[in-house]
Amino acid sequence: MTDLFASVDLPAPSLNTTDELFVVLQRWVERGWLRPLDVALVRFLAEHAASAQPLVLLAAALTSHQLGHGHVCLDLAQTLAEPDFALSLPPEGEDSHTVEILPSSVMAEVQLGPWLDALNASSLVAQGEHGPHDRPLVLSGERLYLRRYWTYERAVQSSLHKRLALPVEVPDDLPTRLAALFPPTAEPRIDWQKLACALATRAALSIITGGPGTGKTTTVVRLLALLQGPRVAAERPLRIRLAAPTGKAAARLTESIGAQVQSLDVDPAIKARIPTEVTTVHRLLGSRPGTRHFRHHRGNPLPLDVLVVDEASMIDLEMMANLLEALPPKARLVLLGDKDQLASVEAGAVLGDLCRDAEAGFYSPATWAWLETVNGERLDASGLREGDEQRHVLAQQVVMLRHSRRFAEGSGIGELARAVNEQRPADARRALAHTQFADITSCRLLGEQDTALDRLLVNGSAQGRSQAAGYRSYFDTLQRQRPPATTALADPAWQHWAAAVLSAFDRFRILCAVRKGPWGVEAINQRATRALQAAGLIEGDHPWYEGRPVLITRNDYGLGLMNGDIGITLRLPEAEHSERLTLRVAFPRNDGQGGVRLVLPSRLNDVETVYAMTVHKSQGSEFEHTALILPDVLNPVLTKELVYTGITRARTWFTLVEPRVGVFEEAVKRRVRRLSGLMLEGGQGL
Ligand SMILES: Nc1ncnc2c1ncn2[C@@H]1O[C@H](COP(=O)(O)OP(=O)(O)OP(=O)(O)O)[C@@H](O)[C@H]1O
Repeated sequence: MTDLFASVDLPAPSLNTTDELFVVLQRWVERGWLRPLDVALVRFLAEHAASAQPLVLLAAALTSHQLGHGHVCLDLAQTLAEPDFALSLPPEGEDSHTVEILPSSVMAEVQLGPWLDALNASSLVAQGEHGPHDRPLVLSGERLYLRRYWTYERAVQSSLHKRLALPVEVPDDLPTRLAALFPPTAEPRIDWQKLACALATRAALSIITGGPGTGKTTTVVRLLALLQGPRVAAERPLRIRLAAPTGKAAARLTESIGAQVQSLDVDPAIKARIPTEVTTVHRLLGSRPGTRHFRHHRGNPLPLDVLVVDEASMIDLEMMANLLEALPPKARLVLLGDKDQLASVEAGAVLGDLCRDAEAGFYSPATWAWLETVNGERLDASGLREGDEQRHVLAQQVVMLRHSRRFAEGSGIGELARAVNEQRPADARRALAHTQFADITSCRLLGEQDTALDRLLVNGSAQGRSQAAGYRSYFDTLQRQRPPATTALADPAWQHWAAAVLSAFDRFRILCAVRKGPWGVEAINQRATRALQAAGLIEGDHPWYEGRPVLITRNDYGLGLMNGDIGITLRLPEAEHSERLTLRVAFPRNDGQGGVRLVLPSRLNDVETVYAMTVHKSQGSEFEHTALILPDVLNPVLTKELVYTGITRARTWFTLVEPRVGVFEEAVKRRVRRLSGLMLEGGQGL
């Protein structure tokens, strides 16, 4: 990339004319900060409104830029208050002093009032609900949207309102049914799961949020049994579907829901009517390759009565709008997820927005009394705050589960995750240093050449072999469990072996905060490859080799592989009854049965090696041992949500890899603030 900003003699940027604005925008594109798409949009707008002021076009460019960072709108006041921070600058892998024309200098003279006046006067901008409805930009208060996202946000908000107002059947004997499904425990604390289940019965929309292992799946299985009971008795069983945003998340839920339904103590006829198969949201809606449209929509709604969506934090605004549109008006929707995790890569943090009041509860006196009656327990000691039915409409249908069974007392991962989530960096550091917690550790690196990182990648620990797995572990499975070369290709032994290698690969993963720079995904992938070559686990230096793990980076509808799918390259018989072996990539079918499909490497177009992956991409997955490597300089992506999401991907062991001390603490102090108007419109919330 040409280093246009390296020159200190650049003229001071000015925005007097559209041409001058385009010079600045073009520089930002060359710098990799604005996307070419952002500038193309602005050019398009400028062509259609020749008199458009540079300030209006700049706002459009920044709004489009914000979408690339997950924000559905541009908050003008916040942008002016802190331009570089609000716009997530500098870009990944760059120091702020290397970028000379930052928005802070371009916008130094811009003031909110004139900016709003220019937007309000522009023929490109509509005023919120008042329209005109054919303008490409929409101004709502001090938030500017591209029309498409404004429309999604309105559609989601209005659909949620309607669903909340919909009367639903609540069994008369709800307290008895609840008591049977949630028997009293010896523990004196509030049974949040029972509370969540109760609330979910009384409206067509409910949201259950909670950290890992807090019982979201357990609760929803009991809820489904509760809803299905009277319907099975009346021989009108509910049509229930389960979905998750990614294949991996769907496979994980399929596994855990299957076990939960098995252990459910209810009539087998009811059990038989609780599905255990989980599909992806895309598949459920019927994605149509190459378009944004789905087979199911308002005119062809999904044939179901209850839809449960897990890992809802990964659902972006557009997908939520599509999902709600395809739901039959009377169907129940139950969203499950961890509101504290990073939001989707795409624009919108829908679950986070909908769970704004989840900690406090804000249950109205009516909800409070209803819950006490049906649950048979007082909520005085719950720590919940009382709310107002009008101001907190949605809050009446949201429950936060607060007690993790996975990370119980004494778990270092649990302690660390809590401290990070509550932004207590000193406590997080103490937990990492505490020898009492054998499941968490910090690995400090002394520069880029420190071989401790290579040992960690290969063996799972910088100190030598440890119980915590490194990448050696799946190479061991690959070599030890390989069927004899004479085994016929049709023999299930090959499938079992491939499934075992895929599962062993999930024993360890290194997660990066960024893609670029020495501590980003790209460099760490190369580093892992070299370390595994040096350890004799990878043969030769061909791009395709046995054991190479690959990530699909773009949906391939022809092959049925989705962005985010991971496969491992294995050597298998070339053809039936052939003893010649050839490389194929094994991908899990995510069918809950351990099925595997094999694809020739030459058929894969958009793939990359995936020893390391970003925390974003790791959402919906869990690994026995997770190592999180932070970069050595602060960057806008480093926030407590990112660190929390990284830590909670670990089931048994967690290692924090720190090239520079202090970055972890700074990251924990910062929060993601995804901008949106969901729940805010009209100042009344939902
Ligand atoms: N009320 C309960 N009584 C006994 N065991 C429970 C209860 N609730 C949850 N568990 C156990 O705790 C573990 C985690 O529960 P569950 O899988 O429902 O949590 P989750 O929030 O869905 O987790 P994840 O974040 O992994 O999706 C499971 O082994 C489950 O059997």
